[in-house]
Amino acid sequence: MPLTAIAYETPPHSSNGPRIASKQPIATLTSVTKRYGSALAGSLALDGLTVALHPGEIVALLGPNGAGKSTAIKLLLGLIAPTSGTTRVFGSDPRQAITRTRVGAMLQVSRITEMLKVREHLDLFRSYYPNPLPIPDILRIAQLQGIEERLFGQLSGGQKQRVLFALALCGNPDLIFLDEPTVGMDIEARRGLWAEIRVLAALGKTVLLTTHYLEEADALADRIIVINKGRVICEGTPSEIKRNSGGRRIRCNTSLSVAVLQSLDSVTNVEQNGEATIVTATHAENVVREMLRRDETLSGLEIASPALEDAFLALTKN
Ligand SMILES: Nc1ncnc2c1ncn2[C@@H]1O[C@H](COP(=O)(O)OP(=O)(O)OP(=O)(O)O)[C@@H](O)[C@H]1O
Repeated sequence: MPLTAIAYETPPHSSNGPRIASKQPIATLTSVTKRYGSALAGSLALDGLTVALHPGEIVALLGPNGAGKSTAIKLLLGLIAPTSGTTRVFGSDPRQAITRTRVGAMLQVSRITEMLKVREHLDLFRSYYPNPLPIPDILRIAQLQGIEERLFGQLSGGQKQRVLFALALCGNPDLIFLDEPTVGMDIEARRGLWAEIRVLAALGKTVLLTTHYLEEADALADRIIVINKGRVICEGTPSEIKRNSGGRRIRCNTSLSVAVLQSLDSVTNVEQNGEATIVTATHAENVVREMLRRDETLSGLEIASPALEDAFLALTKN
């Protein structure tokens, strides 16, 4: 169900509660299982998923198609109930209206009427919330200045995405879910929205985003949670994820033989590329130290982390 439908059908009624101390998670899924359909024939979308979101952090939920990302967001939005396990948002069950005043969402399928002006959509959404964000703030954060009097239907794809982003901000939420927020945007527009998302985090908001653009997770997220088949595969900062999933690449010119390099602790691969030797290792520093000790002529040393894309493929290949 699109966010717009949530907002139109069940406008929230209660006022914002006190902010929760910063070390406490503000949203959690604990050992959550979600099965669609019957126990025998249905599909298991989440299989004991545990996730916690803390104030002010940007978390990227990554996973291949069908991993369970949208299901996790729908559970946190209270749109569906878990089959087992617990979901909590601001200390309450997210299916209770009380949490909705503090939550905003931009979902993949959002249908809003093309016949209203941008400003009219913003006014409508703001009217659902007790403490909405002032219009100038919304226009500034979502970079909508100058197009607020245009009909939604007359906007470009990227501008429509920014309006949907703006609608997710209308209630001045503390927790924002962005499901594939930059899909269909060109790289310049995408970078613009990244900057806007960073502004939200700087204001102390928590952002959970899903994305298929790994560059986006790398550029934006404080923490990445990789899920596959409804389970957490790996969790950490972008650089931790890259480091832990196959190691770093050491490139150099060395007289050491491939056989010697392969025998070193933590080396997972050795390749010869013209004059250069490329060694992949999970503990690159130890390997470099050992190589320098054994080869005084070693030169042209470079150490690189794998791209997040390589790490992601390695993590989710099974
Ligand atoms: N309403 C539904 N009824 C039945 N099965 C569903 C339903 N929604 C999702 N599923 C199944 O649950 C699993 C997880 O789906 P989900 O949409 O959460 O994955 P996702 O990681 O968001 O995928 P994508 O990246 O393709 O959007 C998939 O196998 C999917 O087919």
